[in-house]
Amino acid sequence: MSEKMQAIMKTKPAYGAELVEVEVPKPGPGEVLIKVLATSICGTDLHIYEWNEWAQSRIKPPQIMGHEVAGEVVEVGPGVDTLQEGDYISVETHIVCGKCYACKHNRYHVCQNTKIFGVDMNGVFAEYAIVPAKNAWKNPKNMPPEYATLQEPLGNAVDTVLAGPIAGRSTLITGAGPLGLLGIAVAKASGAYPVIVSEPSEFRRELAKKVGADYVINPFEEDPVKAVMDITNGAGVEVFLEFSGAPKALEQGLKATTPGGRVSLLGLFPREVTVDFNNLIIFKALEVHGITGRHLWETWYTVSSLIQSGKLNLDPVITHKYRGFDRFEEAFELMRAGKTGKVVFFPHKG
Ligand SMILES: NC(=O)C1=CN([C@@H]2O[C@H](COP(=O)(O)OP(=O)(O)OC[C@H]3O[C@@H](n4cnc5c(N)ncnc54)[C@H](O)[C@@H]3O)[C@@H](O)[C@H]2O)C=CC1
Ligand SMILES: CC(=O)[C@H](N)C(=O)O
Ligand SMILES: [Zn+2]
Ligand SMILES: [Zn+2]
Repeated sequence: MSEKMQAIMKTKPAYGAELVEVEVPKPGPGEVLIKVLATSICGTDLHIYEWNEWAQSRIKPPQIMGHEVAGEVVEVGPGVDTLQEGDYISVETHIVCGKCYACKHNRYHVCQNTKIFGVDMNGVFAEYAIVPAKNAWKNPKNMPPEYATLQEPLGNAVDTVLAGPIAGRSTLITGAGPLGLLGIAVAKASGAYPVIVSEPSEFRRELAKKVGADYVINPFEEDPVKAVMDITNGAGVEVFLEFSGAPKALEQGLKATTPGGRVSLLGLFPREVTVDFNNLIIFKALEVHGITGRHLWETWYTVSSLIQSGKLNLDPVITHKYRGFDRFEEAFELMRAGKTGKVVFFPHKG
């Protein structure tokens, strides 16, 4: 007998999504079925919801949205010997080939054939979801689902913040959206000081302070470079972490970084950006990192340990919690308006 479940589905190639009732799927070979305990909205889900150019080129409706998740394995498909019923898991969203040049060099985070869970296939904004077993990450039973679902984006933040030494280092974070806020939490837990955050939204500057930022700056009202120089007695910051994707923030951050400092770039720019390489990077001997995805699986161990240490201040980052999906449109619109940190759904109402 088949069972039904609720799911947020991208039903049409247009703005928005629909709450639909569909059959609970059966896991195929190499797959497990999970009961979704918590699932959170990523900026990528927002792009799919808005149906921007990238989404139009990549998503094939009808498709269940969502990829950040914590869930319990309720059925195991044929050939799966790494998981069993009752396991409590999250999911690495990058499904890598294991065969390409990058994979053969253990650089799975830049696999040339990466498929993305919840982007290139059905995802987890549903009461139950199919997960490829090889991408499951087992959680300790006592980790709250609302934290466990954040591990995937936390992995982006961890790889950005911990791409070089951070303890005791002055740090500038540009952009306090959901990822920048997670970055602040990781930087503070890792001993960065002072953590200076540049963010135009007052709501998000307040969140940044709650997460632990030592100084917050509105870059639309004061010059972040001057503010950083004042705070650091003219030295500039040792570490610049870019989480906004704003070209102006990149320029300001490079100017505010001390010569010989470290720059880690996660934010994605809307277009090509022009940078004065000679004066802002080469003659300053900056160490510059591009950050993408998560190192498999080192980053997951770090994220899990940081959460279990109790040192990550995640509660202020989670601004909205919804039981069930009934109000999903409100959640997406609030996020679009920049009036949220992380938004978490608990699909089962009981
Ligand atoms: N490299 C990767 O693997 C990944 C990159 N990303 C990118 O990371 C970035 C952050 O993601 P979210 O927090 O979800 O995005 P978001 O768009 O919610 O946050 C960006 C924040 O930057 C702020 N901002 C805008 N102009 C600014 C300026 N001039 N100076 C300082 N802050 C400014 C905005 O007010 C906003 O709060 C995005 O660009 C996203 O596309 C996201 C996931 C993975
Ligand atoms: C595409 C995504 O949103 C994903 N979180 C990622 O890390 O690539
Ligand atoms: Zn994502
Ligand atoms: Zn590969």
